[in-house]
Order: sequence, then structure tokens, then C-alpha cells
Amino acid sequence: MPTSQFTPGDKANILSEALPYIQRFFDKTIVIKYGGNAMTDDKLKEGFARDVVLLKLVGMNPVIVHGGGPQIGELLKRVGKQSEFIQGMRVTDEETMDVVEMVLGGLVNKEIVNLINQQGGKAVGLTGKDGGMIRAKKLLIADQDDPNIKHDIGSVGEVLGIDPELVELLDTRDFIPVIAPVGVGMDGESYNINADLVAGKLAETLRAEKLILMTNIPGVLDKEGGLLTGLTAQRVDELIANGTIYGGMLPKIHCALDAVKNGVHTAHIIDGRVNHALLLEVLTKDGVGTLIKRS
Ligand SMILES: Nc1ncnc2c1ncn2[C@@H]1O[C@H](COP(=O)(O)OP(=O)(O)O)[C@@H](O)[C@H]1O
Ligand SMILES: CC(=O)N[C@@H](CCC(=O)OP(=O)(O)O)C(=O)O
Repeated sequence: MPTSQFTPGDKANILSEALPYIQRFFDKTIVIKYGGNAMTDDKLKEGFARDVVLLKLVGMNPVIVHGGGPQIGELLKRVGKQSEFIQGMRVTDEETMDVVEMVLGGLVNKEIVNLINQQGGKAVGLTGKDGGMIRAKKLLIADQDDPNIKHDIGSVGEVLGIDPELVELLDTRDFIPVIAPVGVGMDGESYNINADLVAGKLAETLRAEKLILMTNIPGVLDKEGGLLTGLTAQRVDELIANGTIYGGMLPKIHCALDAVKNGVHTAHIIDGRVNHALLLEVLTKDGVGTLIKRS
């Protein structure tokens, strides 16, 4: 809606509504996962960057973890390689890992850093290899029919641990960390890690107030396609068991649940296609997606 349709009183009320949220979340860490599918439109990307800068300037500590699945897929296609996924994870051979590091650590990471800096923020791009921040090991995927069978899908990692020192150091000088989900193994090898998993573990490690997962769907939907605005662990179990939650939503919901069980206050799955979704979620009473709470 164009702002001219609001009276000055409406505008003042909207701005004033943010005060209790600014007070509540002042000096709190908010881990935001910016999914590759939410990074499509230039206007939305600019809106996202403005929101991040605004949250920082009103005293919160936004930490960005980004994805880039579609962008990796595009470059792989250009070099004549097909993308293959098993249970939502990209099969990652050596050549694919090179492309993953190039796209996540290079193109996508620097694009987001640049967008935030263009809006007046001080963003710094990192991968999990910087400062040995994200330690990882090979993820073996349990077979869906026989969990005793494990599939090796190459350089796909799971998080062993995250060293928060670098992020904390950046925070002392008001930099905004922008982190690519690439981890480092015992022997210095690179691992491709699902960005939701990195965001969840980072939120736990930083004892974040909020974990916000931005995707390209309104939130978690029920069987009829209606938005589920609030979910608890028990309800999630039911929705997985009856097949309502599947595919790419599974790692998202699992890491959101793990995060809230391990000290993160709330987790949110929100629609990155809504302009200023982040501001609406953090600074207004009208959330824009699904809130996941412990109980
Ligand atoms: N119950 C559900 N509600 C919403 N989306 C669901 C649900 N179950 C499965 N999905 C799927 O999960 C997708 C989101 O995961 P994904 O595509 O991996 O997102 P991203 O690329 O942002 O990480 C949705 O587009 C949808 O196809
Ligand atoms: C192991 C694995 O699948 N890694 C992901 C990492 C990027 C990601 O998670 O990006 P989105 O959040 O945009 O999907 C991949 O290769 O696509």
C-alpha cells in the first residue's frame, strides 16, 4: 500500500508500535537464515538489507547465515553438471564442492555483504572456515527404509561445533557477520552444510533470542494449505508422522525445534517474498509466518 494512504496519525502509530519490541530485543542476538529461494527479486533483497541495518542501528545484533541452493544449481548447470539431492541434501562430489565454495563463499556471500553495506551497514563476509569457526564432519544419511544402511553423499557435512569468538569479536565493533554454510574438517577439508542446520546451531551457540528462517513459502502449512501460525514440539511430531511436513521443510523444522529446546527463545519460519518480512516479524505484533515454541 502506498504510504500516502496513511494519515500522519497512522504513520506515528506504526512507528510507535515498535518501541516495546526495540526495548525487549535491545542487545539481543537474532540469527537470520536468508534462503537462496528468498533471494530472487532485487527490491526484496534491498528491503532485506535495509531491515538488517535498521535492526542493528536500534541496538540488536543480527547475524546472517545464508543459503544459495538455487544459485549453486545454476552454476553447476552452466558447467554441465546435474544437481542431485538425497533427503534434501545435495550430493557433493569434489567438483561440486568447488562450485559450492565458489558460489556460497564468493558470489552469494559478497552480494549480501555489498547489499548491507550499500544501506549503510558494516557487513563482513565469512565462511565457516574463517577462524576455524564451523567444525564439521561427514554426514552419513540413514536409509529411509533401513536406518542401519548409511549413504555417503560426498563432502556433505554436519556441524560438530561452532566457535563463537569471531562473531563476538565482530559484534564488539558493530560489524554484521554474514556467514556461508561451509565447514572445515579435521584435516582442513571443506564440507557443504545445509544452511538451516548451520543457522540453528549458531543460534544455539550464541544463545540467540530468535532464530528466523526466511524461505519462499508463507510458513508451515497444514494439509489444506492454511498457514499454521504457532507450533509446539508435540504438534510438529504429529505433522511429520501424517506427512504434512516433508522435504525441504524437514531440516528447517528440526533445526528450529532443536534450537528452542537448546536455549533459543523462539524460532520463526517466515516468507522472504513479503517485502520487509524481517521488520514485520521483529518489530510489530503481526508476525508473518510460523512461530515455533518449545511447548
Ligand atoms: N507443511 C509444509 N508447509 C510448507 N512447506 C512445506 C511443507 N512440507 C514441505 N514443504 C516444502 O518445503 C519447502 C521449503 O523448503 P526449501 O525449498 O528447502 O526452502 P529453502 O530453499 O528456503 O531452504 C516448501 O517450498 C515446500 O515445498
Ligand atoms: C548439503 C546441502 O544441501 N547444502 C546446500 C547449501 C546451501 C543451502 O542450504 O541453500 P538454501 O538454504 O538456499 O537451500 C546446497 O548445496 O544447496
